[in-house]
Amino acid sequence: GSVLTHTGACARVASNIYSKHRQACTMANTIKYLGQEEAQHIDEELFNEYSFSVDQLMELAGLSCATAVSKGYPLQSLLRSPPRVLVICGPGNNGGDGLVCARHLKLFGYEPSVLYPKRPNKQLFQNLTTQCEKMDISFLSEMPEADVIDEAYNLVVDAIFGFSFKGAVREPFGDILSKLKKITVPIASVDIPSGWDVEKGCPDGIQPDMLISLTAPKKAANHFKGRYHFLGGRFVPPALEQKYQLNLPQYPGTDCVYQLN
Ligand SMILES: [K+]
Repeated sequence: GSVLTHTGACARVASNIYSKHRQACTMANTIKYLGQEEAQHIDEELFNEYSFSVDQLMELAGLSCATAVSKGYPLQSLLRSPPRVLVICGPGNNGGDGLVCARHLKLFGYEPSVLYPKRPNKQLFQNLTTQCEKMDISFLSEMPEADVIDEAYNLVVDAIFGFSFKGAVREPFGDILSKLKKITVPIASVDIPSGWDVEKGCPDGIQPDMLISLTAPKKAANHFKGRYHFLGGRFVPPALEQKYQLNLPQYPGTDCVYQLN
């Protein structure tokens, strides 16, 4: 009995020291903000070296986004009833995160509608779309005008472009982003505010109220001026975190998001 108790105490002391050490490290070395290429390398490594599938990480990323939204904009705080949310999905994996986010928002009691104008011809995205449809999430046929969005929705989830965005915005996303610049309801951006340069940001671009950085923030996050910055995508193996010296903060308990500010 006493041996076991002693072992338990040692383990507690050790874990205490470890967590103090971690806190100190996190404070001393601040969280790393990634460049575009580095973000893409980590992404490739997660799939090729660590054998994750896109579906797996997308599910965790999208769940993080829905969780962050529910923390920043709790159901009971919303000004418009029913609790409608517009989720705008782009043509790549950022859009896939948006579809997963919409599904979880529905499970959390929100009423998401999805705008998904450019759908890739891949099984993964078709599956995510079917999952949403089967949960009575409506798909809009066109982008509503800014005043309609302000009247009908509580917020917009921007899942248009992530860390692979490059160059001048191509249609129909130019029109969509120019409408998003006019709305007054908050925008929650998944990984990168869409239309922003992944490293340099975009002073005259959309100005989201929330940013959910996935895996680790990208350099553009230095220019984020909104109220809520969350870190999500709690799936980074420690060896990968160390290799890229990400200095990720310790997520609280079992939470899938960490509030950076
Ligand atoms: K985005």
